[in-house]
Amino acid sequence: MIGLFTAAEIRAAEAPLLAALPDGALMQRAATGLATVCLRLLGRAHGARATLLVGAGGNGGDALFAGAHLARRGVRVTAVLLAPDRAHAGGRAALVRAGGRMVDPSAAGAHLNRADLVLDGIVGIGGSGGLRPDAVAVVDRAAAGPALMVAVDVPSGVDADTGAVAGAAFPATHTVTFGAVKPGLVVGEGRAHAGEVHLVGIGLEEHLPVPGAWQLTDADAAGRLPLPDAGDDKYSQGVVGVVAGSSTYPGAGVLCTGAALRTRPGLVRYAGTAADGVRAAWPEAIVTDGRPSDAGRVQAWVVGPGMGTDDDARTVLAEVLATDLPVLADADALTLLAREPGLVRDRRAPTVLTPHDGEFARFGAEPGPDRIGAARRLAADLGAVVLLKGDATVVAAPGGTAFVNATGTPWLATAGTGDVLSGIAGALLATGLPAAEAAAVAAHLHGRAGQLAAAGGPFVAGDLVRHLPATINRVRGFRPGGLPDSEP
Ligand SMILES: NC(=O)C1=CN([C@@H]2O[C@H](COP(=O)(O)OP(=O)(O)OC[C@H]3O[C@@H](n4cnc5c(N)ncnc54)[C@H](OP(=O)(O)O)[C@@H]3O)[C@@H](O)[C@H]2O)[C@@H](O)CC1
Ligand SMILES: Nc1ncnc2c1ncn2[C@@H]1O[C@H](COP(=O)(O)OP(=O)(O)O)[C@@H](O)[C@H]1O
Ligand SMILES: [K+]
Repeated sequence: MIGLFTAAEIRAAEAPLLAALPDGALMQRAATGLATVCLRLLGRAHGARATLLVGAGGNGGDALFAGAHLARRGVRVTAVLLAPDRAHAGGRAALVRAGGRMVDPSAAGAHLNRADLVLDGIVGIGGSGGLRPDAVAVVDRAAAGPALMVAVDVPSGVDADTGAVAGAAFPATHTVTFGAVKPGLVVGEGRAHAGEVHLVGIGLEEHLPVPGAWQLTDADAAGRLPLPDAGDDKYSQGVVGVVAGSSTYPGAGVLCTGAALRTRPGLVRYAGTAADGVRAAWPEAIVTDGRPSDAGRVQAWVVGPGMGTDDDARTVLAEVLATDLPVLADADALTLLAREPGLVRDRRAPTVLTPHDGEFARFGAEPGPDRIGAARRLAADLGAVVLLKGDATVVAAPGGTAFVNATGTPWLATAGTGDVLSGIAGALLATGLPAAEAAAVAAHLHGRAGQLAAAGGPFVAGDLVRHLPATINRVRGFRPGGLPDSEP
């Protein structure tokens, strides 16, 4: 798993190193790593032009020392000093020694127009708020030019802890971050501003605490998807119950049931008024048009997508929540629960709620720019896992542990993909995974399935279901190949 660390955690981890190492050693490590990534991105040194945007703090120091490395390799480097008197003295001297130049912001335009690479060293983890007006002017000019936009540590103007952008921020194509990945690079508006994130180690690892937030890798997801073995039968893989869709709108039931089957094809039971549609689409499912209690035994329930919000729906929801089984509540179930949150608070078994922003707001407040914080607050309030959907879906457990999803594609913004996510997560809950992990792995698989489906062009939610088996294979690292011979 990739830990996500706040600015305060990074600073605390840096402190013993700063005390133990010679002056400036940590910054040299950062600058050397930064220059190495820049050279790789540029693909050449001689003849290339780099413009550094340099603020008054350590972030500007990193940019200046990295600029000196680049200049020594033959790159034509110009530093735009936003606060000429306060820019890092050692960094300035190093750049001049290496043959780089320094200019005022008033002279930045011509350099930015011709730059192959712009390095944003305006502000890093020491910043607060959006960019200041003098910085906005040079950043706008840089963004209008043709250069690769590389942020140092954090895109200036992005809150490193939350990803919030109050006003303007540097729109990076790449961010080279030091010591550890910060949450603000992978969630909220910060995610889009950071572009591709490159982590440069500076020796902090052993000083970092256990993080409060994580990103899963394919290997992490694969490790939570056990293969069936010789001792398994259709019941032992985890039986999931689905209450979704309605006679008028069977689609949600069909998608949710299909996603559960395609994720963990042991046994899926369906109960609800979309029974005919589900039966026709998925003969493998065991279907009843009765109540959840008529469906037979399950190990987890998914309830809500497309089931309506009338009295019958409320009764069915209450029946499912009254069980001592894990329950995933989505869509219409969330609308009902926002009116009656006690139905969740009173549960002892795990509950996972999967709101998009509109559904989240029904519980009292919009998510706002700090999406991890918002998900954590609702999770703590309701005593449930909250999966807040978005381009970077966030999962928060009631105790505060959070996951930020690293996979996905904007092509997922199409009707019904949320129903698919619910089915995947329900199937994983039924295997006995802890609820927050089941939700995080589901978001990971859902995003990967979206990426795989999008490789073939625009897709709809049903295509996502069809891509799930290949997605799971890829996440596990299996590639198509020949079957072994049956002869020894
Ligand atoms: N410690 C180390 O040895 C290591 C540190 N490292 C590097 O140092 C960085 C931290 O350095 P830091 O603490 O000096 O803070 P930093 O991010 O440069 O910001 C302070 C400056 O920003 C300004 N400013 C603030 N808000 C602003 C805004 N909205 N818009 C515009 N400007 C704004 C603020 O202005 P002031 O308020 O003083 O006027 C001040 O000038 C870290 O991210 C990493 O890159 C690495 O090399 C590893 C070793
Ligand atoms: N811009 C985006 N980038 C990546 N994923 C997205 C984006 N927009 C939506 N998604 C994902 O698509 C799914 C949409 O779910 P939801 O809003 O519940 O749709 P529906 O109710 O139609 O099924 C969520 O998993 C969400 O994270
Ligand atoms: K920066």
